[in-house]
Amino acid sequence: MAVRKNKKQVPEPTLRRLPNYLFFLEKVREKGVMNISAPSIGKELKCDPTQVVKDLAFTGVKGKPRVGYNTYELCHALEEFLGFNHVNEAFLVGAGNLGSALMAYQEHQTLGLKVIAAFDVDEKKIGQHIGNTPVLEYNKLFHLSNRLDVEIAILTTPNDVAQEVAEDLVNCGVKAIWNFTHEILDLPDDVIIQNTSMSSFAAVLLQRLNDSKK
Ligand SMILES: NC(=O)c1ccc[n+]([C@@H]2O[C@H](COP(=O)([O-])OP(=O)(O)OC[C@H]3O[C@@H](n4cnc5c(N)ncnc54)[C@H](O)[C@@H]3O)[C@@H](O)[C@H]2O)c1
Repeated sequence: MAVRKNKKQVPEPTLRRLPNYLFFLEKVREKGVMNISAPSIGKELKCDPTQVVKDLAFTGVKGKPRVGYNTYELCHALEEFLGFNHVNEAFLVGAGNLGSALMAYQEHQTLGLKVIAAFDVDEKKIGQHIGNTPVLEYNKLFHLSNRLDVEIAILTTPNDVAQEVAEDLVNCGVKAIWNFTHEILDLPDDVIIQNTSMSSFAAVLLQRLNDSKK
């Protein structure tokens, strides 16, 4: 997985950990806990407390000596920092098995990402709704992107058309692509590409399991 470019220059491992802090702190906050220390957070998330302090410093919130972090303040700061409290509209291209599952996963909305339209070339899928989201004819992408200022796209087409579709998306004003295909996209440097592959995680899982048996 790689974020090619990040304006805030926050290290990618930190960016990947920040949602975990938020999910944990939300649970803590729900239990009515007002303050929590970096070592307590680290213990729960199996992370070094020094790393916790470094990571959370990116939100601008600092813990107080012997008191720790205010959970309400920190949750709010994390949501704000991650952009989870704003809705960022996204297109999805390729409403097949994976695309449909992602669309049906409405929790994306709480992650600041909302798929407002999906595009496909399969006539059987065009006109359907997945959740509340319509699946539109692929060519409508070009008309719709003129009217809507959508900068994010989720790419779940077959691999062999991914590059072509990604180029179309960029021509339609998309600036960030969450690429679930296995295609290594070749796009202008200013386009942000987030590659996500279950196979990579599966490879690590299987290798670690095998290692543990040696
Ligand atoms: N990242 C991961 O971990 C992961 C996991 C599973 C699948 N994948 C990849 O995700 C992609 C989709 O997999 P799937 O199982 O959902 O496939 P699928 O065949 O079920 O879905 C693909 C969809 O894309 C549509 N499509 C085909 N050509 C198109 C085009 N030119 N423009 C728009 N839509 C087009 C098809 O009609 C179909 O609805 C594949 O590239 C696959 O390799 C990735």
